[in-house]
This record gives sequence, C-alpha cells and structure tokens, in this order.
Amino acid sequence: MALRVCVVTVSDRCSRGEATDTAGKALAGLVKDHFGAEAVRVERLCVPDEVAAIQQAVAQAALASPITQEGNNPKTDNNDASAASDGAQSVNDTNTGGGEDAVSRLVITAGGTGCSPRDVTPEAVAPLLTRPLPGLNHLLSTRSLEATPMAALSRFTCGVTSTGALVLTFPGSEKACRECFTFVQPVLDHALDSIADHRSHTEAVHKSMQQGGARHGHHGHTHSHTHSHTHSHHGCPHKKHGGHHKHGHHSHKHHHAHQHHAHDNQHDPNHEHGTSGGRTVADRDRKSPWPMLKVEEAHAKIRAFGRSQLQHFKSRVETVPIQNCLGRILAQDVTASEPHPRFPASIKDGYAVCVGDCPGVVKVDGPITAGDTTAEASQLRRGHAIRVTTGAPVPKGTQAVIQVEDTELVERTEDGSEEAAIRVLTAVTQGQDIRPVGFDIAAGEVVLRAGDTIGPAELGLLATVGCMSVSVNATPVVGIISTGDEVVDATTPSLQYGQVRDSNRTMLEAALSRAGVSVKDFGIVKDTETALRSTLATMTRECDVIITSGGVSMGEKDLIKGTIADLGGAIHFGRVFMRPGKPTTFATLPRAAAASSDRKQDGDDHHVAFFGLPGNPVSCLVAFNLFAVPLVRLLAGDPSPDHTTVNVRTSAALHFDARPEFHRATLSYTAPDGVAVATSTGSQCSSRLLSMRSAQCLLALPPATDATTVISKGELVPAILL
Ligand SMILES: Nc1nc2c(c(=O)[nH]1)N[C@H]1C(S)=C(S)[C@@H](COP(=O)(O)OP(=O)(O)OC[C@H]3O[C@@H](n4cnc5c(N)ncnc54)[C@H](O)[C@@H]3O)O[C@H]1N2
Ligand code: MOO
Repeated sequence: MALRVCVVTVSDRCSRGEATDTAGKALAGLVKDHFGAEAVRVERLCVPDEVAAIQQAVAQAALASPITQEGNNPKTDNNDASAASDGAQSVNDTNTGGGEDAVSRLVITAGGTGCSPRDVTPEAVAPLLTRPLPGLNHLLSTRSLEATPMAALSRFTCGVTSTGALVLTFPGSEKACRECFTFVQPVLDHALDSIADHRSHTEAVHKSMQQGGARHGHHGHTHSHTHSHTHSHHGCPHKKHGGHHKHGHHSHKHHHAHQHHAHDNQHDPNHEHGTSGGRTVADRDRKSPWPMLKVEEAHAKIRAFGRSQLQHFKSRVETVPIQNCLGRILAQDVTASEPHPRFPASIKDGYAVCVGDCPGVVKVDGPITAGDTTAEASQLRRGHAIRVTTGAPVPKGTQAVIQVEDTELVERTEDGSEEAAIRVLTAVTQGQDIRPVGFDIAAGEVVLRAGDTIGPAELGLLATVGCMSVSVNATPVVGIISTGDEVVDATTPSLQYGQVRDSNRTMLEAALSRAGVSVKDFGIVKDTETALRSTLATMTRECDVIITSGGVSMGEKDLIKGTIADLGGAIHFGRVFMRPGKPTTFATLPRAAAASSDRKQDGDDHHVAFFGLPGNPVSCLVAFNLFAVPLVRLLAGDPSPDHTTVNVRTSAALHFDARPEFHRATLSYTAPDGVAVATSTGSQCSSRLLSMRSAQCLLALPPATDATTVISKGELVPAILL
C-alpha cells in the first residue's frame, strides 16, 4: 500500500478560486519526488483561513474522521486537477469517506502560519497534536531565518496526532514551502519511521494477520520485510503505522480486510476475547501506549477544545422565564429601566424632620407607612415631624429621618394613643437615614452582565427590576453511560456473583443536574464493540458532551478508546499522571447531524467532547469534577469555569503517592487563624466511594520523591473546592 500524504493549502483566496494554489502543487511534487511516485499517494485539499475548516481538513486526513455529511468537506482543489491527483488516487477520493487506508501518515499544511488575524493554522493544528515536535519547529525556524528575517513571524506548529500522523505546518508561499520541505527532508523518513516504530510492531501484526487472515479466508502469510500498515482508526499510538521507505511499500489488504471485518462482525472471535482491531489478548500491549499527561497539560487540551467551540455555543441562546434559569449563564446584560427606590425612602422607623428643628420639640403628624401610595402628596412643615416606617416614602420637604430611639415622647393626642409632640434628642445631618431615588439601582444601570451565573441574588435582582424572562446561553447537552458487563442498574434488588450496582450514572446525573445542565441518560452498555459503537454513535448525534465510565484501562474488555477512534474521534489524551483517574481519556468526535434539518453548515466547527472516565467510582467522580465540569461550564458560557483552589492546613500528616494525588478531605473552619483545616476521608482507594462521602475538597498532593514522601500536620496544601 502506498504511503498516503495530504497537502492542505490554507488560503482564503485559493479556496474561493481567486488564486492558483501553486504552493500545494509544488509540495505535492516534492513529496512525490522524495518518496517515489509509485510509493506515495498525494491528496490535496484547499481550505479557507478558518480554524474549523483547517482542523477538519487535517483531522480528516490524519485522524480518520469519516466524512459523513454533504457540504461538510473541505474543498478539494480542482484548480489543477492533474496536479491534485498525484499518485493513484484522484482528488475526489477525499470525498469517499475513507476506504481502507483513509488516513494520511504525513499531512503538510501550507499557509496561515503568520501573525495576521486571519493566520490561524497553529490554533487549528495545535489541539490535534498529542505530541508536539518543537525540534522540527526550531529546525524550520532557524533554517528559514537564514533565508529571510520574515521567518521570525512564522509560527511553525509541527507534531504527531493521536493516530500517528506527522503534521508539518509550512508558510503559504511556494518558495517558503519548497525551502521548508528541503529543510525537513533529512529527518523526514526517520521521523515517520520513529512514529511508526514498525520494528516492534511488525511481529504483532504478522501474528494477527496469520490468525485473523486465515480465519477470514485471507491468505495467511509471513513477511520478513517492512510493511506499511494502518491501524490508526483505533486511535491508539501503540497501533502504529508500519515503516515506509522510499522504496519497498507493500500493500496488505489482508490485514485491513481483517480489521474491518473484525469491526463489522460482532461474532468475530477477537471480539469475544475482547480485543480490538483484530489482535488477540495475547498480543495486547503490555505497557500502556498512552503517554501520561500532567494534569495541567490535560486541562490545557480540554480548554483549547472548549474555546474552539465557544462560537458555536454563543449562537445558541434561549429566552427562559426567570423561574427556570437558576444556575444558567446570562447571554446579555440586564439594565434597570427605572431607579430603585423610585421614591426617597426612609431607612429607619422614626420621623421625617427638618435639620433646623433638631434637636428640639416638634409636633408629630402622619403616619406614612411603607407601601403608602398616597405619600407623594404629603408635605413636611417646619416645626413638625411626620412619623415614618422603614421603607416608607418620606414626604416632600424632608431633610432627614431621626430614628425613634433618638426621641422622647412630649405629648399624647387627646385619646392618648398617639404622639402629638416629641423631642428630638440629637442633631441630624442633611439626608440622614434617607435612601434617595435610585440609591440602590440607578435608572439605566446595568444590574447583570452577560456571563454572570444566575444564582439566588441574581434572580432577586431580576425580580427587582421586573425582568421576568432573560436570554441565557443554551447549556450543552451531556450524554452519560456506564459501561461494563458487571454493571447492573442500581434498582437491581439482588446481585449475582460478580455484579456491581451502577453508582457512576447516578453520581454523574446528580452532579450535572446540579450544574443546570441537560443530561441524557443512555443507560448501561455492555463491553462489546458493537454495543459501544452503536450507543456512542447515537450519542454523537444527540449530545455536545459524552461522558462514559469504565473500559479505559488495560483490560481485554477495555474497548472505549478503540471504539472512539473507530467512530472517527481524535483522542487527545488517554492517561493522566494523577491518582485517582489515571486512565482518564479525552477525545473529540465530529458532531453527526441528528436530522436533515440539523445539517452542518460549511465551516461549522461543532465537535462533540468525549470523556472516558475510569470505572472506579471515585476515579470517575474525581476525574469528572476535575476535567468535565470546567468544560461543561465553559460551553455553558461561564467566563471563569475553573475550580476555586485555596490553601488549607492538614489536620494530620499525609503520605504521598507515586502519582500526584487528589486526596479527599473535609474542611473545618475552627482554627484561630481562620485557615481551614482539612481532614482526610480515610483510605483513598479508588474503588472506595466512602472516601468521597462528605468530601468538600480535593487536596492536591504532589507525587512522592526520594526527598519528600510526606506532608506534616499543620502544613499548608492547596485544596480544590468541590
Ligand atoms: N493492568 C492495569 N490495570 C489497571 C490499570 C493499569 O494501569 N494497568 N489502571 C487501574 C486504574 S488506575 C483504574 S482507575 C482502573 C480503571 O479501569 P477502567 O476505567 O477500565 O474501569 P473498569 O475496569 O471498567 O472498572 C474498574 C472498576 O470499577 C467498577 N465499576 C465500573 N463501572 C462502575 C459503575 N458504573 N458503578 C460502580 N462500579 C463500577 C468495576 O466493576 C471495576 O471494579 O483500572 C485499573 N486497572
Ligand atoms: O487512577 Mo486509578 O483511578 O488509581 O484507581
């Protein structure tokens, strides 16, 4: 099978057909020359300078995103069809939705690397790279600088995608592309080989071909030479591509046919053994192929994705009655149309007085009590006081209010029940204890801003200004499933041996509902590729965020990652250096249209976020809180979606784990210095949900080192508030 390379030209003008894509053509020629015309299939795409379009083109080429929708494909460059159809494949192959070898091993983008506002190639490509290659950027940068100082403005963003495709980002000019290709040429073969790591993989592939191929009626065969294999639809870095060389590419349809058969047939023996992609359990990885990201790196990837989706969500605004908008994020400012209070109001129960009469004896009129709508007509005269209550409109001529405590009775009315005269005991100042018109809220004042979370106080403000419905951001639709053959519904009265009740869905449902998010519950899904693929495919049509638990670790029934890759998802990370939650997986999937009316528009960048949380209940909930909550909040329009972290003191010594640990603790605020004291919830085993019970925070403990293995009682430690 020929090496597949995709050249993506990023240019508004070329994509509109206003300019000829000479850079793309030149690169296609250079690629062919380098690898040999027979050994390479070069595709060319041309997209405008838009993050969505670029990302989709690169993902399509490198991440095996299947093309499912009309009008959803990057424009293939037909300006020069002969140039575009280098190699065996015509340009239109990009519209076929893939085929057996639909993934490019090498993707070169041309254009959009500069620093003008339209130059967004780095922003588009960076989130797709699971392994950035700064060395290549450096090489391109330093060599380009020898040619022109302008190269200082090029933002090279090279790296490897989760499926093992090498992505190179070149500037847009033909000259720069030619130069850059020459610069990377010396390392290109080695880079592709290293990424493929074919030597270690060839054996496993042979084994799998011999077993699987024969079973499916293909020729079992042995090879002693290098192959070109494509496993990338599994999205696993361990399922690496075979090496390729300038000469010696071989087609292994058997292997591919076997793999596809395996995916399409739920009775495939490999499925029964729970292996993915035609490998038997004996051939499975003995080390996780997934690099362990630091927690901060994982956050950064999620954040970058979230931000790339914001535009899409911002356009999904809805008007909601205030009774239903608790927890929602306002989409627009709310302004008071009138002042509050609308009248000068007394702050105290007492008397409206004139400054010049105090201290002294005054006659008492009134009363005016709160809610007296006739008070506007009242007038205070010198030498008089008018009895008022808190919140009552004060009469015209009032200069101050004196509280009842600062007066004494001088004379009663005839019937003895009311005050006829009082003595004001103190001097008063102008305006004392009066809220003038607009004191609390001025007319025209913005009382709530877009981005504010609507809590009780915000609802109170809306009520104050008489705003009965507001425009809020639509919340992302979050779909949840639990996976696992052993997991049964929580309503199951008696468990069979080996079964556990599903705690994860209940927890996720509650946490999401509390955050004001619409949750779609897709139930419990068995550990088979067919079941997972079909449920996840449905969820991809109906949800903005998918959250699963279970099936992400090393077990033979841990099928989540492979299924995501099968569905065209890009796995951004598959492990995080943390405890609990190590196998937490984050991927993005192209959003499938639910109905014809829901067709994607050109440039629609709407992707579905996927969180594969570990099955252990604690790992599930901790990873959910740390990773999914900030994304869901961000998508719901919260401008500060991250957790609050405060320093707290430990109530006892805590021993560090080999991984950074998110240690569950309760907080008490009784210490004299006011700093909260954290008490561990006990054994921190990931299966022990009691360690989450009443937990108010996650203490962010560093990993143990040779030098430090413990934090003493009374020391400060950062706590993420739950
Ligand atoms: N060989 C290795 N094994 C494991 C590793 C590893 O690195 N190498 N990692 C361990 C870690 S850390 C975790 S965390 C778990 C996570 O594994 P999975 O996400 O694949 O989860 P499962 O295997 O499906 O389940 C783990 C555990 O949780 C129970 N479970 C699952 N779903 C639910 C649910 N909805 N409600 C209640 N309990 C659930 C399940 O029965 C298992 O006991 O992997 C380690 N293994
Ligand atoms: O990371 Mo796992 O969540 O330790 O048990």
